[in-house]
Amino acid sequence: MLFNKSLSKFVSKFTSMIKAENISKQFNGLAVLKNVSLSIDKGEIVAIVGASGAGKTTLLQILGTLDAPEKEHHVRLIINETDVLNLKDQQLATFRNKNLGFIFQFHQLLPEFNAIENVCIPAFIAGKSKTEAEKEAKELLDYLGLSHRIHHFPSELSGGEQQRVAVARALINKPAVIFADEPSGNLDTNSAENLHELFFKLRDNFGQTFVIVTHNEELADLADRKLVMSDGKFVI
Ligand SMILES: Nc1ncnc2c1ncn2[C@@H]1O[C@H](COP(=O)(O)OP(=O)(O)OP(=O)(O)O)[C@@H](O)[C@H]1O
Repeated sequence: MLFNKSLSKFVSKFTSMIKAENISKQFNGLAVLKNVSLSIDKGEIVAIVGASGAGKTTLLQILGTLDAPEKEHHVRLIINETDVLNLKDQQLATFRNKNLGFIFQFHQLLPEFNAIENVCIPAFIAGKSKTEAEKEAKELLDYLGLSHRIHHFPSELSGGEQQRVAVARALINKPAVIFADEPSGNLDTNSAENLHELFFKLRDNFGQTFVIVTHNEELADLADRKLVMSDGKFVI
């Protein structure tokens, strides 16, 4: 079984997966995020759009616990019922590995490892055995239409194939939330459309929540909700 069926059981349109309150961030004294709050439901696909420099990536990094917000009085970030701002570094790393998946524009596959090995890495970090990790990685790569490519190295794969390997790597620990930053920014139109379809298929089949920063208008329009950022705040 690729994904635990019980995951879908927890998916409810009206249950919060991410609740962020009063998120601010400064770089060199300049306010990049200005008291941002948002709530995202389980199984929701949210697109964050806006002009370059609006603060989208900074917000995604904070929601994904890869960066910390300013320590202001009312700041709060609850993900999958966990108050992540109160976790210690090691607890946070474990939480991230178990609950969150990341897909970036430049998929950052490790060039010296083949497709299946790249996908297995987060599973090894989570403590899975080699046999278990490889079985799950193979299932995922099959699901993503890459069964004929599992032993290929990144340099032997097309951009779209590399991005699908990165998606498999993001999914292997069955994360509740996938954070994607310009996931299709580097892909041709056809591969981008396939990747977008895949996001919806995963959500429909496994109930994952997606938070996607994108300049791709088609993807933003397909999302359940489109949030527009400007100058460190949401405008819609
Ligand atoms: N680590 C950093 N140090 C200093 N300034 C930063 C840092 N990260 C981001 N910034 C600045 O914060 C602002 C917001 O950047 P961010 O990458 O969040 O914007 P964005 O909306 O994602 O832009 P783009 O669409 O171009 O990716 C920009 O002015 C950027 O230069």
